[in-house]
Amino acid sequence: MHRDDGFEPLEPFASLRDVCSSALTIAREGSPLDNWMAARLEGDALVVEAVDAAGDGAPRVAERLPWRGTIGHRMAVGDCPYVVADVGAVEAYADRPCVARFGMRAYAGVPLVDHHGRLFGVLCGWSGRALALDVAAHEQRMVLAARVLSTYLALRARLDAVERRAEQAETASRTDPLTGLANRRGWDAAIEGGQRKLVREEASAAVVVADVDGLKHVNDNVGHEAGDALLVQVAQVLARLVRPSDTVARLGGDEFALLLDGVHRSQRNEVLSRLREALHAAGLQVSLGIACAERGHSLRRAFAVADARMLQDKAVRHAQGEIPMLCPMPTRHTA
Ligand SMILES: Nc1nc2c(ncn2[C@@H]2O[C@H](COP(=O)(O)OP(=O)(O)OP(=O)(O)O)[C@@H](O)[C@H]2O)c(=O)[nH]1
Repeated sequence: MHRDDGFEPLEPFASLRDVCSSALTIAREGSPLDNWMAARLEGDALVVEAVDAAGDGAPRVAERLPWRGTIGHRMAVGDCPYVVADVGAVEAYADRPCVARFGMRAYAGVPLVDHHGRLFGVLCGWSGRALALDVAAHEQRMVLAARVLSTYLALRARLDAVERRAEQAETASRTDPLTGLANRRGWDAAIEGGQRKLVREEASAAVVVADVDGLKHVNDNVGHEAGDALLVQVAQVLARLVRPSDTVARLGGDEFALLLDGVHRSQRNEVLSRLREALHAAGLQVSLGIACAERGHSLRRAFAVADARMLQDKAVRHAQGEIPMLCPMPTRHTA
């Protein structure tokens, strides 16, 4: 956005590569060294993140250099100088493969350390000629550039952790802890998403309401744990029957609901039979109701109709004496 006073809003760094490039700019300011690189450690490799180099033979961005063959390795693990006029004159550096490969003579480097004090990478500059470098000025700029990088890393790590925690809390707030299915809040979000899809596309969807029969009977006669196990079993059977784009939720107590994407009115009975058979095969007694919605219809209305049909189904089963006599009756364990 352009501003009249001439100040543009500051753009934050978009990536590690971005901040590495800026760190190089700080480090090379006023330096006669004409090749600069920032790289991060990944296992045994030093992965190049940013390069500002005069010569053709310089490392390329994303290139993986063998960490143990670099001056940076010696600098980071040994007590070796950050700034040297000629690496050929420093025993610890002279035999490093990178010296020959990149034709290094004058060198200035600094280890990069993350906010936990762990070695993270290296920022360095070099020249093909030996040079009398201003050691203090180089060290000052290199350390400043390294601090910019580690501050970015610290903030990034903290932000990542905050975002991860927020995501976990969001997922938890939409999940039923007993069954791992969506809870009422997750269901409401699914219905809203499904409604938008119905409006947007020539789509249809079905809502199924499922209510376990005789859960109170199981709780009272076999125990609450058996009741919980029954709910988990129902959840597993229902979840097994749907596609990844569908939603299965436990709305509370013994009531479940399914949002089935792309199911048309003509498929309603077939879907319901499939559910009934699977639940019956697992020895589970559940009352079911189904309703469909197409473009222009309300999914909430379909939900209400499915709920009313489930209650009808339950009333019929009660009237026929099927509940709770046919519900699964696990035997109580006496230790
Ligand atoms: N074990 C267990 N029971 C629960 C849970 N949530 C609710 N309940 C109990 O489930 C029972 C549900 O009772 P009802 O709504 O009468 O349902 P029902 O016993 O299945 O009777 P019908 O639906 O008429 O067949 C109540 O006693 C609740 O306390 C839960 O998470 N675990």
